[in-house]
Amino acid sequence: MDLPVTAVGVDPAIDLTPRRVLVTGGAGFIGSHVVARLMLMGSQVRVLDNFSTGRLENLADAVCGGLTDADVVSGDIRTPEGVEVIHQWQPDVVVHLAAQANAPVGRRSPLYDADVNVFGTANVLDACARSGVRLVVNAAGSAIFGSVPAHDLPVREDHPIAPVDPYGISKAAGVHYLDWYGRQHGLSYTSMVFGNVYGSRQEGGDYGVVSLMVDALLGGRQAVIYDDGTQTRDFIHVSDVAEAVAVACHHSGVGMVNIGSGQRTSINDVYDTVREASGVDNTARYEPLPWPGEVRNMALDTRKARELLGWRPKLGFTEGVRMTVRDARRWQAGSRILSPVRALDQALTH
Ligand SMILES: Nc1nc2c(ncn2[C@@H]2O[C@H](COP(=O)(O)OP(=O)(O)O[C@H]3O[C@H](CO)[C@@H](O)[C@H](O)[C@@H]3O)[C@@H](O)[C@H]2O)c(=O)[nH]1
Repeated sequence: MDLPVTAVGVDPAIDLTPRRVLVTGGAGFIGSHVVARLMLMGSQVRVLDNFSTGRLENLADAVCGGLTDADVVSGDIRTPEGVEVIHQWQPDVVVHLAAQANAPVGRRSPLYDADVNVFGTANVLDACARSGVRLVVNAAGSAIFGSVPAHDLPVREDHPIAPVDPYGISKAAGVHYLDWYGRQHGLSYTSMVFGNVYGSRQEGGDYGVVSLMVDALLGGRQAVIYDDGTQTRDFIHVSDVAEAVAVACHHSGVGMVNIGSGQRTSINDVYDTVREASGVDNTARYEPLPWPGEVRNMALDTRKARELLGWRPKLGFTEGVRMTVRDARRWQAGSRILSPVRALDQALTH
């Protein structure tokens, strides 16, 4: 099924100055970087998170940048009360990042995955359409494309959407809902198709291969490589992703847009890069893939992001992995637990 790749529901009078932005999933891995970046750009930001995987500590940078306890709303996107903040606060822009973001969990619990990513997303979009939100910036992932033939890589936004697992299916549903709300209710949107995002604060447990490998090597454990490690992904550092989202918030909706490096990096190369960056020389253990039918190769064509948003990635993979290792070492040393976050924590829990 093809979706439009041109600008959708563009309001010519849209105000591109800093504005009120609600970030769902704002205390999560990507969300917390987005919140900090938006605040730096002068936006008024509120976070909506149910803290299932989000953490208050992730908001340390944002708290230092002026985020207060009144700006953090604890709520679940699957409930009417959870999205009430959209009606009450009336944001101009909603960045929707709250999600079940773990592909292996999607395989184990497809109903839970659908509840959060399909129903939760529809609930957020419906509230946006009813309360006059001007722009929605949504997070999809390259999983929506499924297995793309080699001759179509790097894949363009107008490639057929054909996910092969529940996480890809639920993320694709979000894209389709946005398209419908755009056409039916004039909701302007940018639906970002992220590559494999990596960087500090990623805590997947069983996904996010860069973080898994960094954690293994820094923790003195042997890293695991599934299959033969020649499968490839498009890795993109979270700081580049945060910038892309922030830029999109100050731009009219462009529809679907790929946000990646455009490069195919093999899992074996990921491991070598992490090994070099960490200085830990350990051999990885190869194991059979625990799930069948995984996507073999992926890379995203990012020309549209360059042309319409003026965005391009700034960090190369080697540099990004070095930063991730450095941040993980700092995290281990506990230097990110800042006192303003403790104050925020107390304000929320008392
Ligand atoms: N999870 C995992 N993957 C490993 C490991 N060793 C190698 N891999 C391989 O590394 C690749 C990347 O795996 P992940 O980083 O877990 O991500 P993904 O499955 O490609 O990513 C999809 O799901 C993510 C969320 O779970 C999405 O963020 C991403 O966009 C994409 O849709 C896969 O080929 C996987 O088999 C390991 O120990 N654990």
